[in-house]
Amino acid sequence: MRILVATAVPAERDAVARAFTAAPGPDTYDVLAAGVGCAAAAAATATALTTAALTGAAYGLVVSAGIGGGFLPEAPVGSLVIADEITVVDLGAETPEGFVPVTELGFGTVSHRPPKTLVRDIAGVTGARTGTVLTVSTVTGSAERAAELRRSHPRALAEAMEGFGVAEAAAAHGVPVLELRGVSNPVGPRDRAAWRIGDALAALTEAFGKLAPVLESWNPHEPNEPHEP
Ligand SMILES: O=C(O)c1cccc(C(=O)CC[C@H]2O[C@@H](n3cnc4c(=O)[nH]cnc43)[C@H](O)[C@@H]2O)c1
Repeated sequence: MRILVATAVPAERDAVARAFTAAPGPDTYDVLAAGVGCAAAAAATATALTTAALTGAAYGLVVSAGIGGGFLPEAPVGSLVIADEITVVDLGAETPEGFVPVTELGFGTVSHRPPKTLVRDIAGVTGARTGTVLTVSTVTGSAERAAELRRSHPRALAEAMEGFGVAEAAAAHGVPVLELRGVSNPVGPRDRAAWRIGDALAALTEAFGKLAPVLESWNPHEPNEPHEP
């Protein structure tokens, strides 16, 4: 199977690629530094998927991967999170009654669900925590915003800036999607100097190094079971 991994920046791309030089498997990976943010991620992922399809070498799986913020205490710095739901947080309208997602306005989608059995099996081999990964346009920088996000998304374990864009591109091509994040910082008051990017990238490399047997035994045609609410 051909697998497309979309990261934001070259350091994340290289961390993922290191796993395949250490432990090559039967699958073929293309790892892309697609840019920071949902729009860049969607554009680059869609371009790669279209190019591959047109050249008769379509991808069977897309993975959004990189570092991310973790909600404490469930996702501490250095831990790994796999999304069973990829949710964009601010696609909607502000109303007198509060934020209303586009889906309640009759448009589009705000969440994508990765294949349930694949998520379960990857969590099993990597030790990743499983939950919602939020896609934000603005990195959370206060305890108040972190608490607000947890109130509106109680299953959220992490936030990052690209997952939903990658998932939208994958969905447009009918290709399943995953999101894997190495946690570099807690979601909360901004302290950029304290981000542990090296630890998060190392968690990512280690995780990708363990994926081969799980992906080999995964049946991509298996219907996706509904997740628990
Ligand atoms: O400076 C570096 O060496 C470096 C290496 C790898 C990645 C970076 C980034 O700054 C990537 C930005 C990327 O990180 C995600 N991210 C990380 N923490 C958060 C967060 O708390 N909230 C939202 N996003 C986060 C995000 O996906 C960005 O694309 C630097």
